[in-house]
Amino acid sequence: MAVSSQLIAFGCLLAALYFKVFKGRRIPPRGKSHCNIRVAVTEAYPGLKFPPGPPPKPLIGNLLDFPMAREWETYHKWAQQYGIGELVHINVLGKHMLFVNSWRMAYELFDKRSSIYSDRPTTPMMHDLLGFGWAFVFQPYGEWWRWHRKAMHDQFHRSVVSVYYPVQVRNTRELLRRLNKSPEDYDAHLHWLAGAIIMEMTYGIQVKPNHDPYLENVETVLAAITEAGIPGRFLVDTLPFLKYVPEWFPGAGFKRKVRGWRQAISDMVDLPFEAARAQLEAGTTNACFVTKLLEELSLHKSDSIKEDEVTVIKNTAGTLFLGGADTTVSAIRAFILAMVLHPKVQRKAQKELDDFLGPDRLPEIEDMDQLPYIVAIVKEALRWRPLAPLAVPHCTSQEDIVDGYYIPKGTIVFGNVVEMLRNEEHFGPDTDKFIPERHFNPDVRDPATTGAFGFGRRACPGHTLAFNSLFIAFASILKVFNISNPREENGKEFPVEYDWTSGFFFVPTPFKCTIKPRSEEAERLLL
Ligand code: HEM
Repeated sequence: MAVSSQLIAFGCLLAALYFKVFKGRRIPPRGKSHCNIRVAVTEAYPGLKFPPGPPPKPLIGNLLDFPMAREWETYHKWAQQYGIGELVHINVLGKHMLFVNSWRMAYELFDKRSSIYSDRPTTPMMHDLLGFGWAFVFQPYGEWWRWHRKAMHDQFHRSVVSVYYPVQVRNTRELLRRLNKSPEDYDAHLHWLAGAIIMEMTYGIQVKPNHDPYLENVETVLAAITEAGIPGRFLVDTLPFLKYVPEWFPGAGFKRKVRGWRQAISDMVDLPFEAARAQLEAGTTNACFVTKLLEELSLHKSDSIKEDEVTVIKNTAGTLFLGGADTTVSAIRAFILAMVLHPKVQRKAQKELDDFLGPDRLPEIEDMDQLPYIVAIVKEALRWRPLAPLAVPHCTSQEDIVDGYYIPKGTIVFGNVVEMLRNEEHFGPDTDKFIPERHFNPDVRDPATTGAFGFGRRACPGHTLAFNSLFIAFASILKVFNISNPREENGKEFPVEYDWTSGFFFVPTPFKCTIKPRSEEAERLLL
C-alpha cells in the first residue's frame, strides 16, 4: 500500500513537472512557431555539445531538476554553477531550454541574432482552445506579428507618447482621491487606474467609477491567462488530442471553462472596439489609438487588405490590456512595498518633490527632468524585483551555434532578467537591496534596457508609456501621502507582512500598509 501510494505520488510529481514545462503542437493561423520541432542533434552536428547545465537523466532529462517555486533561486544557482554563468541548458523530456544569464549574451542572441531568437513558444490551451493567437504578445515571429508591432510602435514610440500625458495624469489624480477615501483598498484602486488609462487611451472610453463592465470582463480574461498561461496546467497541453473531446465527455471539465473564457476574451476584444468604431462613425469620438488608426486606413488599398488592417488594429488594441494592465499594477504595488520598507528613501523623495513643486501643485510628467530622485526610484523599482523574472519566453526559429555550443531549432529561450539586474558589475554593490542612489552613477546600466522590459525585437513596445505611468504615479503618491507599516485599530504600528509570487510574475502578494495624507495642506491638493 505504502509502495503503491509512493508510486502514485511519484507519478503525480512526474506529471505535474511534465505539465509545467511541456509545450504542445499547433499550427498558428498566421505564421508558424518553431517551438515544437525537435531535431536529431547528433546527426545535425556530430561532436558539438549543448551549453553546460545540470546533468540530465536518461529519458526524462532534467525533469526533476525543474523548480516548482522560487524559480529564480534555482536559475541563479545554475548560473553560478555551470558555464561561467552565461548560458545554461536543460532538456526536459526532450524539450530543449536555454537560460541566458548575462547581458553580453542576451545582446548577442536577442539583438544581433534576432532573426533566430524572436519566435514564441505556443501551447494547445492558450492558442488552439482559447485562441490567443490574435494577441501579438503570443504570436509567432513573422509578417503578421510585424504588422501588429508596427501599429503599436507608430502610436507608442518615444516621440509620440506625450499625447497620452493628459489621460495618465487625470486618472492618476483620481487614484489619489480614491486612496484618500479608502486607503485600505489600494490594490483595487491600482487595478482601476491601470484599466482606466488603457481604456481611455486605446478606445477613448472613460470607465465607470465602480463595477465597470469592461474592466470586470478584463479581470476574467487576465485570470484565465494566469491559469491557462502556465504551460501544462491543463492536461490538454500534454495530450493535445484532448482538445477534440466533447464537453460532455468525463474529465472534459476544462472545455466548459474554455467556453466561458472564450466568451470573455471575445467580449474584451470586440465590445470596446465596436463602441469606439461607432463613436467614430457618429463623429462623437475622443482621439484614441483605435480611432486614429482607423482614420489613417489608406484609401487606395484593396478591401481585403483594409479588412486585414482593421483586424490588426482590433487585435493590437486588445493586446494593450494583456501587456499593460497587470504589469503596471504590479510595479506600483512593488513600489508601495519598497516605500514601507525604506522610509528614508521616501523622505528624500518627498523633499525633492517639495523643493521643486512647492506646496501648491501636484507633479506633471513634464517635470521628470527636474525630479531625478523619483526617476531613480522608478529605475530601482524596475531593477530590484523585475516583474517578469524571465521576461516572456522566446524560441529559436532555426538551429544555431553559440561560443561553440549547439542550440537546436525550437529551443525555448529565457532571458534570465533577475540574474542580469543583480549583476554587481553593472549595478554596483548590494544589488539585493533597494538603493535608488545607484542610478546616479553614470557607469550603472539602465534596467529598462537590461532586461526589465525584455529583449531584442520582442522587447516591450509599451515601455516608454509604462515608465511615464510609473513616474507620475510614484511622484503623485509621494507628494500627497506617507506610506508606512500597517497599524492595529489602536494605532500601534506592526511590521508589514509580505511574500513574493513564484512563476511567470515576480510581484509582492497583497499586503497591508498605512497610506495617510502627509498634511492638511497635502490633502488640499486633491481638491
Ligand atoms: C511596468 C510595466 C511593464 C513591464 C515591466 C513590461 C514588461 C514586458 C516584458 C518583459 C515583455 C516581454 C519582452 C520579450 O519577449 O522579450 C513585454 C512585452 C510586451 N509588452 Fe510590456 N511591460 C510593461 C508595460 C506594458 C504596457 C503599459 C504595454 C501597453 C500599453 C505593454 C505592452 C506589451 C506588448 C504588446 C508586449 C508584446 C511584444 C511582442 O511580443 O512583440 N507593456 N512587456
